[in-house]
Amino acid sequence: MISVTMTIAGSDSGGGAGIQADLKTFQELKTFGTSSITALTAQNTLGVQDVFPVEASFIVKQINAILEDFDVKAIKTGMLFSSTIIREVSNRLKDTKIPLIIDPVMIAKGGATLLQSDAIDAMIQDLFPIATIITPNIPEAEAISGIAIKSEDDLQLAAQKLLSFGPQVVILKGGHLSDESEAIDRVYFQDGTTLNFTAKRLPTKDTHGTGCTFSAAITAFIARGFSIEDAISEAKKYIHAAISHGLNLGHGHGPTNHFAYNDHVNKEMVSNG
Ligand SMILES: Nc1ncnc2c1ncn2[C@@H]1O[C@H](COP(=O)(O)OP(=O)(O)OP(=O)(O)O)[C@@H](O)[C@H]1O
Ligand SMILES: Cc1ncc(COP(=O)(O)O)c(N)n1
Repeated sequence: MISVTMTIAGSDSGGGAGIQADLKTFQELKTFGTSSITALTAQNTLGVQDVFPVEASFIVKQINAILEDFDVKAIKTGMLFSSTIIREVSNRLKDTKIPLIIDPVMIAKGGATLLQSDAIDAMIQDLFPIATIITPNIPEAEAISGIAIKSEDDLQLAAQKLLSFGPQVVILKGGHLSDESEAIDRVYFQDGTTLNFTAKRLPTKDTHGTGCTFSAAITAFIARGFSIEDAISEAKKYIHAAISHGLNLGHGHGPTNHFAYNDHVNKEMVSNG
């Protein structure tokens, strides 16, 4: 039977990030995607024009509607916007035993605020302790850990600080520290294990929604029963293919190509049904 996935995130009217990127990823990865929308954004590849948050109680109503009806196998969160939303969402999810992937979205590529600055504490106190995986990029890891990351040692320190907030796994994405020619994601587990997932850094401006897509792909693979390590490895292939086969849409930071994984990487999955 098909696995059900859920995203709790903001809508991107331009279709490249947020809920839209998550649902496209869930679909391409053969899961049944559901969603609780936390905010509407008027947005395109050039930036975010405005944000209209949904009332926290209505976000929880959407989550209830999904959880009361479906056997959800994995959940991800994206743009959560405020401390009130984070608290209500955490409170609703804390007693479910469903794997939870947190993409701590803070600032859009164009610079717009997607998380109010006073909401970081709520994330640390309420959401991280119940998280299976958190997926900060370097600026997000710096803001959350309070550690400026300028070296490999700083990365380790920041990762340890983030692990101390309670998630089972921390993925520090990207990182421009060692070699500009590579996009390295560093993965830290509570037992001290660390893994690096490395891919060639692709020279493109069209990376709108890459973080959303990567975390949604991890969520889909976990929903389908992959181990955490295999889910990350396969999600890295999904996002790399999506960036490499860009669609050249819009006039700013364009979206990535969700068809690319099945068209170019995973031919067996398509031909085997
Ligand atoms: N130019 C690139 N070439 C190859 N891989 C990339 C490139 N940019 C990002 N990635 C990969 O995409 C994934 C998402 O990372 P990224 O750092 O873009 O997240 P993010 O900054 O949180 O994204 P977003 O701003 O969309 O939330 C990671 O696996 C990262 O290594
Ligand atoms: C609704 C929403 N969620 C997340 C992002 C982050 O994506 P990016 O950093 O690529 O702009 C976004 N722009 N909009």
